[in-house]
Amino acid sequence: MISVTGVNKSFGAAHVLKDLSFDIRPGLMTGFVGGNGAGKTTTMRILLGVLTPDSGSIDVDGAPITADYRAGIGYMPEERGLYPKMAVLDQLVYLGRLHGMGGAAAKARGLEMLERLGLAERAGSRLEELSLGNQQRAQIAAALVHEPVALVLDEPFSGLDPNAVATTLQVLRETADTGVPVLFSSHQLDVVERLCDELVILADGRVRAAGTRAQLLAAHAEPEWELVADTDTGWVRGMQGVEVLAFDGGRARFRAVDEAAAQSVLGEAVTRGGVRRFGPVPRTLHEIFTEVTR
Ligand SMILES: Nc1ncnc2c1ncn2[C@@H]1O[C@H](COP(=O)(O)OP(=O)(O)OP(=O)(O)O)[C@@H](O)[C@H]1O
Repeated sequence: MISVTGVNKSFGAAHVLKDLSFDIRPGLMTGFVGGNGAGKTTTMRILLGVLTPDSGSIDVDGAPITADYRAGIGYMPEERGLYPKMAVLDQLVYLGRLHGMGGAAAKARGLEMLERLGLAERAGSRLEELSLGNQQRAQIAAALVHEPVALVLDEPFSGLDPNAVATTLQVLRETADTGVPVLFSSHQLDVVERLCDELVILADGRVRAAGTRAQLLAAHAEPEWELVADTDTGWVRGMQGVEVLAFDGGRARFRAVDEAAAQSVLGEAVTRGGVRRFGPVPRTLHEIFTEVTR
C-alpha cells in the first residue's frame, strides 16, 4: 500500500497541497478527482519524486518510498512524454530497456500491451501519425510496458471514446488484479463512478472525502426520498421532520430527518390513495462531489 501522509507543498506564496493524507491500496483502482487546480498533478509528481514535498511523507508498506520503487512505477504524466517522430513499438521497447528489460522481452511485452489496447496494427506508425485517442492508448501502453509495481496515471481517460475507455479500463483492472495499486486522476465523474473502487476527492489542496463509493454515499450524501402519487402531493410540506426539495403536482422529492419520518409520508400517502412510487432516490457521485467541494 502506498500512503501519502501529511503532505504540504507551496509554490512561492501559493500553498497548493495542505496536509494531504490518503492511501492507494494494492489491487484496487483509486480515482483521484478534483476541479482544475485542486492539486492532483502536483500530488502525482510528488509520488513520482519529480517534486519534493515541503513536509509529510510517502511510504510503501510502512517504509519510506525508495528510488527503486519509484523507478518501477508506471507513470503517465499530464504532459505525456512519448516522442512524436518515433514508431510506437520502438518507443515501448526503448522504455522497457530503460527499465532494465531485455530487447526481446520488451518487444514481446510492448506488442502484447498494444494488442490488449487495440493498437497492434499501429505498432510501426510514428506517434504523430495516430489520432489523439490512439496516441493516448500508446501513452497507456508506455506506462504498462515494464510490468509496473504501481500505476499513477494523470487523466488516462481524457480524449478516449467509450470503446477505448472500456478497453483501457479492462487492461487497468487486470493490472490492479495482480495486486498493483492504481491511482488515476479524472475530471469525468461519470467515468470515475463506473471505474474506481476507491475515491479521493480533492478541493483546494485538501482531501475533502475518501473511501469507497458506498462509504462516501453513507457519509456525505443525506438520503433523499421521492413520492409519486395520482393526486396532488402538496400536503408533504406540512409533514413533521420533512423538508421538501422539489415539488411538481403528484411528485414530491424530500429529505427526512430519519427513516421513520420518511415512512410517515408513505403512511399518509397510502391513506390518501393512489401511490405510484415511493423510495429513496439513488444519489450520484456528482452530487457528493458538489456537496463536499462546496
Ligand atoms: N511549478 C509550479 N509553479 C507554480 N505553481 C504551480 C506549479 N505547479 C502547479 N502550480 C499551481 O498549483 C495548483 C495545483 O495545480 P495542479 O496542476 O496540481 O492541479 P490539478 O488538480 O492537477 O489541476 P488540473 O485538473 O487543472 O490539471 C494550481 O494553482 C497551479 O497553478
